[in-house]
Amino acid sequence: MIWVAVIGDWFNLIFKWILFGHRPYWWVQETMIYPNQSSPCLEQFPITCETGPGSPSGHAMGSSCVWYIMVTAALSYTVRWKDKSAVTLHRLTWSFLWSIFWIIQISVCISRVFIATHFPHQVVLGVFAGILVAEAFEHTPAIQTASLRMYIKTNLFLFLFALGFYLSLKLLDIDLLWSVPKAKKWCANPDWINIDTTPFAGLVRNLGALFGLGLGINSEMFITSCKGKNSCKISFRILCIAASLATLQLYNFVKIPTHTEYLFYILSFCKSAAMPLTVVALVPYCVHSLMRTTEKKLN
Ligand SMILES: O=P(O)(O)OC[C@H]1O[C@@H](O)[C@H](O)[C@@H](O)[C@@H]1O
Repeated sequence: MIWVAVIGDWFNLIFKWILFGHRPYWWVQETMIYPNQSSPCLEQFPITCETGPGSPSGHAMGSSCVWYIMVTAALSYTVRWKDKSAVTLHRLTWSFLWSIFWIIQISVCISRVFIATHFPHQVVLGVFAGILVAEAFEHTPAIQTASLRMYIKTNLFLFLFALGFYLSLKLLDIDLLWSVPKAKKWCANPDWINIDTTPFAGLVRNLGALFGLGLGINSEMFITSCKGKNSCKISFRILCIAASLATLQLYNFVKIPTHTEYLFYILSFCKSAAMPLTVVALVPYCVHSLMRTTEKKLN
């Protein structure tokens, strides 16, 4: 899921840079198609003022690729059921999960359009692009066994390609950050402009998440806990889920200073790397050690 989310978001950035899509909340103020200043008044909200280009929608793309992976993964279990009643159950599960999938996608799309941050075609494009990325990953089993080296190489490629693309176009006098001044100019409230939403902030977050995942999966802590004998126990899994959810809430309290851009990027990378590392390695290892100590005491 993290691979799909990261690569999907990276493609979203590249598509946004190629497509130069406007967002309704600034477009409506700049377009000449409404005569005599009769342009409609679009209400803005605290989450309207996204600073990147608008096409395709990153929220729609991220949501569709991640949910697609979850639904297809869940359905791959029910496909294995063989007897007759299981076939009916599989069909019911199939209809239920895909209905949920589309309800979520439609809700995301409507909300992005409602807050005036996207045109309808941008969210539709986002949903289908997300499904395509997820489908491509279904046929890439190599990510399941990727080594740390592979994670680092992928990270470097994603970073250098995006930076190279940005710098090459800058040489041609095309500024890919053209949308940031527009957002600043037309946002109804300057406090709603969030550095988190700039194209490079998203890139750094994704690189951090992938790097943290690679470190976690290739760490001793992960191997001892998640590949050990406890890993199949339902109690181990439930404890890991509960502890991970609680720990992730704590990360919400870590606020990164935004006054210095470079420091923001570095800290944002570290925070994004720490989150998967915590969930994949640290929490399972602590739960594993706790269970082992308890077992020893009981024996
Ligand atoms: O294009 P949307 O739906 O407004 O989404 C914007 C978001 O897109 C994501 O891809 C970026 O990682 C975020 O930083 C950004 O805020």
